[in-house]
Amino acid sequence: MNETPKTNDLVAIEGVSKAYGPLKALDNVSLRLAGGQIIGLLGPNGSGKTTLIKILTGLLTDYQGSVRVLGAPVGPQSKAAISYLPDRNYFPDWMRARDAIALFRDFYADFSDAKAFEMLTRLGLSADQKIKSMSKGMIEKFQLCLVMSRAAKLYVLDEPLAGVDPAARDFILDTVLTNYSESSSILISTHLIADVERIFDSAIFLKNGQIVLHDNIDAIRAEHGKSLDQLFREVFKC
Ligand SMILES: Nc1ncnc2c1ncn2[C@@H]1O[C@H](COP(=O)(O)OP(=O)(O)OP(=O)(O)O)[C@@H](O)[C@H]1O
Repeated sequence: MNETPKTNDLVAIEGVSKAYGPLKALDNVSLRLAGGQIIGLLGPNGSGKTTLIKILTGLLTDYQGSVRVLGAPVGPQSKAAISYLPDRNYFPDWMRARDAIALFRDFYADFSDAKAFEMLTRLGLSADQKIKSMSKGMIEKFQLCLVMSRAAKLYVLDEPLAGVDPAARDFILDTVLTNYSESSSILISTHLIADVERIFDSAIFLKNGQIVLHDNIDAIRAEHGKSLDQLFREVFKC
């Protein structure tokens, strides 16, 4: 894990630890992510996935270790390069879908409102609906429209499908795949491994704040002779 940083690494995380009081949420994590990859960030509840994502996206700043995105520390430059889907809704009550789209257009230079409206239509959502009146799954779909309408270098999706019905999941994954450039990367944290593993190029298993596996999907399947979902159930059996 202590390789020399490569200049083409999209993300280089070195010896990152984060404690909440006596609890080590992340314990000396080192990790490199290349461009052009869809990476599954997997682990049981409380294993540190959201903590790692918050550090990468600049929401958590009090940690040990070093994080670089495109060679620079986390800051305005990395925030401009990362399009982040948080695991909760952050819109004020009065906002309609089109207001949020206008906000994103003003805020992010790489945002395409044409793309957002097109995706909204594809996902059966109305631009005039108040976000507050949307169901949980509808809000997730809408947030995904916003996040995938940026031309970012890295998309970080924290539990993007948790509230979406199983029939819509494939459709949404296809929407994700058709709306990102192949030179970008997507880091997806999810518990719905069986539904999502078909799009992963590589996977990371986090256990008690440590990385216990990080490999290419084909290598994992070849070495273990099972699907990622099966392997996860075995490694994290309660
Ligand atoms: N603000 C906080 N204060 C104290 N402890 C926290 C805080 N946020 C997270 N933790 C703890 O850190 C550990 C890792 O939490 P984290 O949210 O990163 O896990 P996770 O892998 O995303 O879990 P889940 O799959 O349930 O979303 C957990 O033990 C959690 O209780």
